[in-house]
Amino acid sequence: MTEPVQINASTATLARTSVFKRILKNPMGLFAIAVLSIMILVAIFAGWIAPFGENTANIGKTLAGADSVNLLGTDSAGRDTFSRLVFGAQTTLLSALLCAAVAISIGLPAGLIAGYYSGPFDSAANWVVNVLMALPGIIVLLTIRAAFGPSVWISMIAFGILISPGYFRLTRTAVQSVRNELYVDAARVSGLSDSRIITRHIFSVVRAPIIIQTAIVCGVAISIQSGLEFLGLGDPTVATWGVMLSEGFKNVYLTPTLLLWPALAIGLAVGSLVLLGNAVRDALEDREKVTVSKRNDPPTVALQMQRGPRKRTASVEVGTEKHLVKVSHLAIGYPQANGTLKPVVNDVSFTVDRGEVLGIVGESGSGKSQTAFSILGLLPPEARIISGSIQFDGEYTVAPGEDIVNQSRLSELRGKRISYIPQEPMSNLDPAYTIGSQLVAPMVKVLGISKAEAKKRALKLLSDVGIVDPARTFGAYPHEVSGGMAQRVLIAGAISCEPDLIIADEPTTALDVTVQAEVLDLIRDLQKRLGVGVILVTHNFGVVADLCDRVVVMQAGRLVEGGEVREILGTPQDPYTITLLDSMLENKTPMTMLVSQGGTKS
Ligand SMILES: Nc1ncnc2c1ncn2[C@@H]1O[C@H](COP(=O)(O)OP(=O)(O)OP(=O)(O)O)[C@@H](O)[C@H]1O
Repeated sequence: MTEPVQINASTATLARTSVFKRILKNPMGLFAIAVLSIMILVAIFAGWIAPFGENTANIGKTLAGADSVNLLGTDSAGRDTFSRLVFGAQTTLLSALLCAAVAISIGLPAGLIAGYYSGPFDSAANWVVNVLMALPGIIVLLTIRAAFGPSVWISMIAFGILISPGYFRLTRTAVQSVRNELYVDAARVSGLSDSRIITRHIFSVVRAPIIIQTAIVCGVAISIQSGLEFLGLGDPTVATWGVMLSEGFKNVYLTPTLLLWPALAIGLAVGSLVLLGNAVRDALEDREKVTVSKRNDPPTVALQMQRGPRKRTASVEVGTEKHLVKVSHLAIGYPQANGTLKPVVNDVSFTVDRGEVLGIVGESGSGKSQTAFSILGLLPPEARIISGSIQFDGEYTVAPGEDIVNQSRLSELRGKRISYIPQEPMSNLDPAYTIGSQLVAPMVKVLGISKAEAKKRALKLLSDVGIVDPARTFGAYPHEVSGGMAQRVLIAGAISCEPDLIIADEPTTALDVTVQAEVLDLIRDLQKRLGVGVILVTHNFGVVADLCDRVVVMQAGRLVEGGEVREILGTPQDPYTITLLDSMLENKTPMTMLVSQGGTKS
């Protein structure tokens, strides 16, 4: 039995409506786009639109009123106000864009790296940002003007540097809020490189705030630039709206319209940019969490595949090659405030072979997940390997003496030879992309197949894991399917790479009881069919009895017992194993009667 697809029609329609259309439906957005489009067109075609050059003077006709030759009159040097306004649009808008481009090109990458990696780069970047923010902007701009002359371009580059901390902080905060999301971990498990995770999964989160911020920044840049020029600090030979404003102010009593036109242009440009920023924000909020449904380069999640010959490096320990995974005397710890390491896994050893299911069982906090994550290389950065080693197919991923997992070795294995079925299926799918695109993109990238072929394979995989209507699920977003279905999707992704090892961390815990049995059946069937090794992390001996060949029992970070499941279930030796087994309800007499003699519930 599979779960029905829960498609919310209104949300699905909403998802397909592009952000741009939603902005156009908003009167504020429509007004802003119309005004800015006209200004941009005017700026692009300034040479054709303006009847005179920006500095063409007619000294016989100064401070003249509007007529058929000079549509908006002339200034004190006899230059055509309309022509200067048109050329002013070019310089003013371009310099605002230059300012935003400088700020983005500094703040965005720095914020992405600092937010994603933290550590020394984050500390250093924060220090620089604090210094930049402490600088008095106007004084810096005045100093730069004094040093380099009244160039609008240099002023805007300097202003871009000064406001780059805004982009840095915005990006860093957004990245930090998603960097520990399970779907980012899942992408890591799938073998994606950091740069790809950042560009696909992380950047999509900051893209919208960056667009909004850029609209506002362009408005602020125009205001600052005009303000400086109004104070007479601009280049009088370059027609900008600020220079025109300054000129108009000097002659405000003689020709007030000289002040009016540039002021109107500045007001309209700044106002439209702010309105555009608000309209984009509203459009994105309305669209809820769903972003564009069609992408040329769709994303990836936990689902990676690889075909072709696998790279095998020389075995490093004689006699271990037959084991798919060998964990030897592994101890993991976390640094404490007093400088010591608190061990959370201690002297753990086990092996897993191809075609074998090993259960790691224990109560919450016993170290099961830490052990599994050390094999996947997904321990938090602060975790330290205190001792021991881990080998995969005879190759060390944690060599004796190393205190962290070797990520470069694991990145070649994750998503290709080792796959992962997580505990919370929903959190492991990126809500911004359809299930289909999350299955197809990795196949295209790793298998080198066409999109059409990848789609065919994805539909087959979805059908293999028991999804009744693969085509519908393929086009659905994660929020449109049930938890059980999402888990099937992740299992489809995990087996799609034809891995040698699947690590399943409490794969049924987040699921409805009726769905749990189906998912366990599915894992068992697939494991038998594909002959892969499975490490199943669970706190439930029932699941172990159902699925596993061998089991290791963990308590407080240590292995207390291990062996064939039948043996352990039949003759448990350790008191902790006996307690765990006693906690299983199956085939047990309830300690208290659930139904009283009289037939009423107690
Ligand atoms: N980032 C961390 N910093 C410090 N201690 C941690 C960290 N992550 C986990 N631990 C500790 O490691 C121990 C083992 O955690 P682990 O997640 O492996 O337990 P578990 O057996 O998988 O439990 P559960 O079933 O609840 O996930 C716990 O005591 C936990 O507090």
